[in-house]
Amino acid sequence: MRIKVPASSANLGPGFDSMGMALGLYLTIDVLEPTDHWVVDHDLEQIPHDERNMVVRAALKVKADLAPHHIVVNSPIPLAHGLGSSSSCNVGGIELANQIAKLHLSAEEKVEIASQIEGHPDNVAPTILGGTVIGTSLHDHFIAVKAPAMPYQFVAYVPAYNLKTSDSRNALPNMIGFHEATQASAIANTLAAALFAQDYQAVGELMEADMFHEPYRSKLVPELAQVRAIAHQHQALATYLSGAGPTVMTLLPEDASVDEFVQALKANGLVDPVMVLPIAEAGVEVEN
Ligand SMILES: Nc1ncnc2c1ncn2[C@@H]1O[C@H](COP(=O)(O)OP(=O)(O)O)[C@@H](O)[C@H]1O
Ligand SMILES: N[C@@H](CCOP(=O)(O)O)C(=O)O
Repeated sequence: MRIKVPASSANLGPGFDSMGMALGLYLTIDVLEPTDHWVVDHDLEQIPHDERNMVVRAALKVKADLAPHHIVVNSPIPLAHGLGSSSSCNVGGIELANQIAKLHLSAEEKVEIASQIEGHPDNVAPTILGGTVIGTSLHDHFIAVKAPAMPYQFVAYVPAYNLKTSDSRNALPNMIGFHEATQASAIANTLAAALFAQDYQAVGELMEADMFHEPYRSKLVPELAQVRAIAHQHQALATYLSGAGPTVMTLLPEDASVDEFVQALKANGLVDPVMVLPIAEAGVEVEN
């Protein structure tokens, strides 16, 4: 059995902790024979190969007495880069428990569990449901709504350094003023409305107007302002900080030249890898 889990890009600017997209970059878990103890084969440095591995830890949170197996985990999702690598592990682990123990969890149940593990739903909801998802936890359950897919090329500029989500969240204030909060919330609400109305002129302006997290994280990720300025000269709809960073995501029109954009980045000293990532319309899947 193989479990296939998409990466994700969260926040979409003002949609802090509530908006996210599943991306066509996949972690896979191949489930092999039952064993006396958990064996996790992978090619990552400084990542555990036993029950301490994040995939297994998530599975054991679902079912503490889950029968150990030999599994092989492969993932091109860069760790601590704002593309939901931890979410792919947690969702993969939940599905692993679901399949081995035949729990028949619903998608909503998986989102509830994953949101509790992650602490925020904006990566795990699209990773489970697929597509572009806006949602929140309310009264101990999760409300999710899928938005229309945005007809753009999603171009990720992936700085070489790591930025753990926990460190990036530590840069955020504990409180913001009432007026600031209502303005930030109004921007996010209007972005959601524009996404459903497919009013992409409004989407572009609002996506770059976050007040919740980007103003505090921009000092950690100077590439955000640099890429955004260059993107504006290349027909981009918007540029935002993917998740907690450092990946910077730019939406280019479908007929725009990614190569010209990349060359412009390089000409300005931004020479780290670039990935063009399609939206994954399906979330976590199981192939037998
Ligand atoms: N393929 C993987 N296998 C095991 N653990 C992983 C894997 N990918 C990510 N992780 C765990 O998730 C952590 C990164 O999570 P986080 O800081 O939230 O960054 P991200 O933005 O990538 O989600 C890694 O330090 C590691 O502990
Ligand atoms: N809303 C979260 C999203 C974290 O995404 P990740 O891909 O960096 O794990 C945040 O902004 O902290």
